[in-house]
Amino acid sequence: MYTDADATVPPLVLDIDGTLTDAPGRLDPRVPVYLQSWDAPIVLATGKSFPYPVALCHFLGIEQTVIAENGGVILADETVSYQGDSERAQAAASVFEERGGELGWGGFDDVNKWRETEIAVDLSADEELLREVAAEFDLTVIDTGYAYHLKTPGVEKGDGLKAVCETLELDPDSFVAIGDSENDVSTFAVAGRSYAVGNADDAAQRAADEILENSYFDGTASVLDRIESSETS
Ligand SMILES: O=C(O)COP(=O)(O)O
Ligand SMILES: [Mg+2]
Repeated sequence: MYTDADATVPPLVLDIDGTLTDAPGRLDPRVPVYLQSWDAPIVLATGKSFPYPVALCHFLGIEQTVIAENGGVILADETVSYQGDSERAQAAASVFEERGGELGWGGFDDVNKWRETEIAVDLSADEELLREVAAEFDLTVIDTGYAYHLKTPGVEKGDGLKAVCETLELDPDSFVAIGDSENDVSTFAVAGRSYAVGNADDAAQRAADEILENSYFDGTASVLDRIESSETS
């Protein structure tokens, strides 16, 4: 198993949308090059449902260590765990729709089809109505810049990172975190060092140790380049 003593570069906890992608959410073509050669554990921590980051790890050929659904689903060392009240989120989503709200994903809702602990709603939705219904169900709404997530309060990526670290016997403080939005604030609080890419929202910018000049993967790559050059210099 990887131990800190072997470290040449730090472990990474990386958000996906807005951090490894461009604005519309397309994976940056440099991601395989950077991640496949990174010589330390990588945790993908995303608001996407579980199959997306698992598939991304699979196709990158890296270890499947994943925090999905904003901390709702965690995979580390081949063990999956779940947090959050999915039935309550489902019930709230139904009420939201009954009152005229729309999830907004079209005929084939691949955003929620495999979602197990929360519900995601398109940013075109009626935010006021969504927040009103969420409050009635004691749920919270977070805005990642890619979707609204109707979720159980207190289920966050940062706790997912703590759980992953316990399973893998890693020190959260050894991690470098990179992200772009409100749902990365908890990760930034747990990791030893945190970076908000240039496109990050206000919450992520406030929470990060450093705001990067460059946006999207240009920002992420700038941190990885900097770490690698300081390790080799
Ligand atoms: O699914 C979203 O809404 C955002 O995903 P992310 O956490 O990877 O940025
Ligand atoms: Mg993001």
